Amino acid sequence: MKMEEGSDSIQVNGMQFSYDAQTPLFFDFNLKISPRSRCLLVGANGSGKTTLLRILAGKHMVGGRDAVRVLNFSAFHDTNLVCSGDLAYLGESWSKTVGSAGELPLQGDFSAEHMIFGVEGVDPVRREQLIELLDIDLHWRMHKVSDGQRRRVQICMGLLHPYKVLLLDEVTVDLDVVARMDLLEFFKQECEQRGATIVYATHIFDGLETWATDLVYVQDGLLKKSHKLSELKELKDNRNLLSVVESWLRSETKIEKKKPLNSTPQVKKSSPFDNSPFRSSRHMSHYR
Ligand SMILES: Nc1ncnc2c1ncn2[C@@H]1O[C@H](COP(=O)(O)OP(=O)(O)OP(=O)(O)O)[C@@H](O)[C@H]1O
Repeated sequence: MKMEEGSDSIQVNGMQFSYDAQTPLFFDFNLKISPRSRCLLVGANGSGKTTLLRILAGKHMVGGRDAVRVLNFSAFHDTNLVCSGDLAYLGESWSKTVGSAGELPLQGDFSAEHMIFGVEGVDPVRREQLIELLDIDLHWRMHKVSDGQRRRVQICMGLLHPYKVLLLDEVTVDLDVVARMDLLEFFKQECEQRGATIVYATHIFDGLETWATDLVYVQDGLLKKSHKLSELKELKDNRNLLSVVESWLRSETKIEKKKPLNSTPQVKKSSPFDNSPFRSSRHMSHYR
């Protein structure tokens, strides 16, 4: 099905996902992100940001073809989304040493040129633009470069195809300030000029007040807030993004601290999870 004019780039409808049979991370999760958005995805460590991005990238199967739709295709089932380059995901970094847990092994003594020019079907003008933007030396030997230099090559390769939706899982963490700011500016232009949509999970808020258009906050797999940045009351009161997000996360911690260690979660009579096979203490704790 083709995307209709004006429809959301990302639509998540009643999505459920769990890593194991007992504890759902997401239950009845809903989210809409419109075209041209630069959406920040924030939340505490372990709140579900990476998992959500991986689900949107079609890397985890969730039930039903309509549960997670990107550009009006099923993120998991319609493999053409990724193959066509319309959907790009930049997450895990490469490892210098082969086979470290959770990282993509980088095998062989390859140059940056070999890696970048190995990607097929690329517009050479875009490739040159990215090499320049990321200040990549094509002679770099990939097993000898620094973390930030390796990350630049990875980002370059991930952006070679002009995506329509880009999912970023804190990819700027290894970059120096200049590289990070230049890359953010490039992403902004991609949204404004080409109508791309970006979802960016991060803990670093420097320079993002004016960059982002939308803010999504998740806590323990629950969508706690989803706002246009321009409509966020706390920012209108002249507070910066860092202090706003910090206060949200600190209030999570306070609620957690108030819980007696041996308390049993109570569920309200009207809880939608009362009859759910996915009922769990994780979600029950939000219904006190
Ligand atoms: N492969 C896995 N198997 C089982 N549980 C997992 C797996 N990956 C993540 N989890 C759990 O899922 C929850 C969400 O993890 P996730 O990595 O999505 O959080 P996050 O918000 O990205 O955290 P961070 O800010 O630390 O990167 C955590 O409780 C985590 O322990």
